Amino acid sequence: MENKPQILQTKSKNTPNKGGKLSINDFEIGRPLGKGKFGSVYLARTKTGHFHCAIKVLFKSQLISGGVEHQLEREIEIQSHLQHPNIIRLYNYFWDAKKIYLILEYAPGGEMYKQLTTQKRFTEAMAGKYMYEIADALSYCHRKNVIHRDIKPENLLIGAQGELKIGDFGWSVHAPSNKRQTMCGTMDYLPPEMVNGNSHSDAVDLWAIGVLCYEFLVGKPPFEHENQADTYSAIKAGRFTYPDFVKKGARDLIGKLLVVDPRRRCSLQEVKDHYWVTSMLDSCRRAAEKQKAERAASLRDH
Ligand SMILES: Nc1ncnc2c1ncn2[C@@H]1O[C@H](COP(=O)(O)OP(=O)(O)OP(=O)(O)O)[C@@H](O)[C@H]1O
Repeated sequence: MENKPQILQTKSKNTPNKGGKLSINDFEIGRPLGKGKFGSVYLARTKTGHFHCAIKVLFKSQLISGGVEHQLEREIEIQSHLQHPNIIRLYNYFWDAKKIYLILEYAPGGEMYKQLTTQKRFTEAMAGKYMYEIADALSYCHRKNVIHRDIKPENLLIGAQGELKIGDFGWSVHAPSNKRQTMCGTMDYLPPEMVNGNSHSDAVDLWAIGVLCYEFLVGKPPFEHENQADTYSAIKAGRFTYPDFVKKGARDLIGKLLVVDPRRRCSLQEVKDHYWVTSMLDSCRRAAEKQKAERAASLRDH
């Protein structure tokens, strides 16, 4: 891990408690960043090197009473082995008698969900760029046989350059057999095969990013209904409509992801190569270059 202080290095055998080297005393704790079900997250920096990170503090008693110790163990095991620009790094972890501390990459842009709520919906250019980033991150995960299974705006953060970061691996699994039958995830993002209780594969993440793309552009998910039964039947039939303002290119991509038969969904590589995604990515890049040039010009003029 270039540029990062020794203290944040993730060893392949990550057992900091045994070495007794890392503790909360190695960090200066800053403002709270947010609160989850099982603890809180704080901005922090290392005392040596002043490296910024986020510390998630989880209470063992709450994890045990919530019955999620194994889920956390799996989340740590999976996330500590993932290194991708669109996935929050888990640098290290340690614990004391009462608490578990996760040392995470800090995402200065905060929660994707909040951004979406504030802006109501994203521009086509932003949505297309985010689609490229999430497809790239998920194809990295799938190559490592990790299925995320819970992609939704609440589990995404925004990095320093405005890039999407997957921030939560609570429901992810290693998929050596490529088929699992657990029912998990949020209802609006559940694929038909999980609603039907069938086995599922990494194609569940393809369905989820189809739902995500729709929500980015429209401001609400495609299968949202007053009651659960209507949502389920719409998901099973793959039945949804678009508001008029959703353009052809985006409809084409969403239509290739929200396909009831998981084997017929387009691949993550096809998402990255899709004509709408590449043209939106281009327009984001051009806008960023223009902004950079304007900033440079205004500095020159002063
Ligand atoms: N790496 C990070 N960088 C910046 N902010 C973060 C980071 N991780 C978490 N946060 C903030 O802290 C909040 C709480 O995070 P946490 O992961 O504990 O809970 P959650 O996933 O939002 O909720 P739950 O516990 O219900 O799953 C997040 O909503 C986010 O605002």
